Amino acid sequence: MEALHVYDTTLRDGAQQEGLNLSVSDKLAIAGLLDELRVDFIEGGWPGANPKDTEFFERAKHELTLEHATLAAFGSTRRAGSSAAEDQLVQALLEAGTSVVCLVAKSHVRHVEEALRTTLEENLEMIRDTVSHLVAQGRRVFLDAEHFFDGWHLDRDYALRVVRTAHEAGAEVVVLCDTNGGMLPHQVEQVVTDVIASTGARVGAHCHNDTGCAAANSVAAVRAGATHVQGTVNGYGERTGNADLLTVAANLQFKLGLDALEPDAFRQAMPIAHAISEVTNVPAYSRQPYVGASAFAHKAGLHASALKVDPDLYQHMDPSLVGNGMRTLVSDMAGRASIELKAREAGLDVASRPEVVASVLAEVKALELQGWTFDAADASVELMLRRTLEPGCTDYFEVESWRVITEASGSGEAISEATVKLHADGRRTVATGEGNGPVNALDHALRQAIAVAYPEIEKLELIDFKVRILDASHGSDAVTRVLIETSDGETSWNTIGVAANIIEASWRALVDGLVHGLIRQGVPIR
Ligand SMILES: CC(=O)SCCNC(=O)CCNC(=O)[C@H](O)C(C)(C)COP(=O)(O)OP(=O)(O)OC[C@H]1O[C@@H](n2cnc3c(N)ncnc32)[C@H](O)[C@@H]1OP(=O)(O)O
Ligand SMILES: CC(=O)C(=O)O
Repeated sequence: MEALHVYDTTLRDGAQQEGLNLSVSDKLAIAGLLDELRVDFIEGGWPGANPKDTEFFERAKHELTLEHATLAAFGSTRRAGSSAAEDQLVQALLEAGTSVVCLVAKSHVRHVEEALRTTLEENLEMIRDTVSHLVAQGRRVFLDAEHFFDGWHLDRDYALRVVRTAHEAGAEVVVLCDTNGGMLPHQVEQVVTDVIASTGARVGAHCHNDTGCAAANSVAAVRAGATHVQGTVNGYGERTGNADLLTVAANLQFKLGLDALEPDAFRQAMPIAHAISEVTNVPAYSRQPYVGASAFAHKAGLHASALKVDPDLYQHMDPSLVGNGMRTLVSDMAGRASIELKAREAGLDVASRPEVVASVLAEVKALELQGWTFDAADASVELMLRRTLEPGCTDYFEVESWRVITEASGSGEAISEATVKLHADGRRTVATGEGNGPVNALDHALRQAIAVAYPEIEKLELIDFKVRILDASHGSDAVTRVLIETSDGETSWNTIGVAANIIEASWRALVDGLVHGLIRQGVPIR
């Protein structure tokens, strides 16, 4: 059997996602990350279709050094009624200078007659001419047979003639595309099996996720004999996206025992998927299989009690194999085991302190009833554990008072000013801070006041602030929940505050965020 091809189309089909826009530099950065994943092929875009993709291939010649992957250029068969040698877009594919070209071609009779507005024979001639022209110029050619599964159901003979034509003209792989994404796994399996038996061509699969089955369809194709799978990192793509390449590769590797990616590369899967979402500016999806932040996070107390004995009992695999990790979430669904696991994650020993576990558990459950949500605020749980284990161990400073006022000018522009008075390291400090809102002003004032005794605070930064009104039916009397994310430039953590007053809720979350940052840095209480 041929070695499986893992073919990434993040830079071409992934970039067809609504709201996703990549600069040439972004594309080069993502190509480097894909190479670290050790995918076999990286489809860079469609040279000649737009200046950006043309420039990408030009810059790639000088700026992109791939250790493992092969760069591929994507384009279509020549226009009807011309010749491949004269077609400007086919010429642009050659000028891109890649060793691999992936051509898209029609394989569905209605698409040939109504979209391409040409004859079935001319479409086959376009495929034959374009593939053989590129092969004659020394290119390895893959052919994406668009709408193949729908086309096979409408006119099987014609769909198979497309595969044979491409194969005989020299295409190395004919990729069967579920372009409209409407297939289910058993249909993909049936069609792939038939194509391989009827044509002898090497077959690949390119699946879209419109039925939510793109990854399952890709796996079904491989089980039926496909030896080339296409997809995008994080499942980016037109409409509901493409097959998520890491889900597909991990399923093939860990569930079917096939060689998809190298084990060391798999161990980078989660950080690389997240690094790519930083470049695309599309937030990472926490429930993404294998690489999502929640993929191995456990909330229920019963799960935690079994996980404490053996993580295998509630996990389908070892998360470290894909660069992920197990996490315990503490909430009102927690039991003693959840608190014990959380303590273990924080490096705290509660084994001989059942009263601490019971007290934290009771406090979490009581506060959750009032609207606190600790599964989104790990750092607040850790502080609660520390305070219960060793009262006073988080008392870096003692707050005397704080206040904040917001003043609007005649033009309506509002500015806030906060004053914080606190005691630390034997000194009383009064600090003021301004901000474009009350929380921003409080953050500035608090930080200044703490910095007198703890200059280490300068490193910390508030990076996200989320507010939720908990019982909207109470109107302005409602309880407010504030979640704050604080960062030290390398990692980040979440803290929570709940109060009737939005500023008070924010203050609690802010203070805990900064105290947790000092603890993480190992700063002693002065
Ligand atoms: C299923 C997929 O996702 S395939 C990838 C699709 N990606 C894209 O379309 C993004 C890049 N596309 C583009 O920049 C432009 O559409 C271009 C440059 C390719 C073409 O632009 P234009 O020349 O203005 O044509 P337009 O986009 O309006 O129509 C596409 C033309 O290609 C023809 N065409 C479509 N598929 C094929 C094919 N497989 N082989 C040859 N011609 C094709 C269409 O019949 C149409 O021809 P027409 O101009 O004679 O009507
Ligand atoms: C080629 C391609 O992107 C598709 O058919 O979906």
